[in-house]
Amino acid sequence: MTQTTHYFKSILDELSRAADLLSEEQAEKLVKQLIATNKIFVAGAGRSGLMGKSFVMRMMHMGLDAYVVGETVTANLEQDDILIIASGSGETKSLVSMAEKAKSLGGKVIAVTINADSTIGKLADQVIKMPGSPKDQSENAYETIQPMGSLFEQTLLLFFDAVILRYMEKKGLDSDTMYGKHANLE
Ligand SMILES: O=C([C@H](O)CO)[C@H](O)[C@H](O)COP(=O)(O)O
Repeated sequence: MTQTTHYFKSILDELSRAADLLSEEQAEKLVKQLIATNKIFVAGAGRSGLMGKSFVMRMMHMGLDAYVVGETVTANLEQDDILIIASGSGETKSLVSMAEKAKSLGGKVIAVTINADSTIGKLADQVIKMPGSPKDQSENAYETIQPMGSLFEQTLLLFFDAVILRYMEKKGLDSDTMYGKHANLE
């Protein structure tokens, strides 16, 4: 086994441990909200934002009215729409302002974060707690061999993909129906 392959397996072990720490109840609540809500917005900065984008893409494939905040073509948030903020630290400044704005418009904020006690966690109507180490690892005891927020960002991607599978199960969707909505001008 090469060193890189060894690292790959260590990352998988970390992700496997992370799965055991996720809350089924919080995940199920999110799926129910996706079913009940009119419009869904997802925001995140940097790599956390990239994971959010991939979630929005799949929601679009499932026929949901979902948007990436900050993209050029995005709808307006209205009363009772949901804003999902993916932030490991829960302290990213632009996202704090966004949470405040969404709440002032009557939206519901869902924070997906490591830190429920963060500014965004406290502003949120609902927190989905992720395990892992935030960008600033100095005050976090969670063990990972990975740098910065990598474990959080990977956990986010897999969590969102698991939520997609649960939604598909509930709605009887499959890959074929979803490919029907996939970009065909690629
Ligand atoms: O891009 C990021 C960085 O590479 C950390 O691993 C972060 O996702 C970005 O800085 C946003 O941070 P959080 O809001 O704390 O997730």
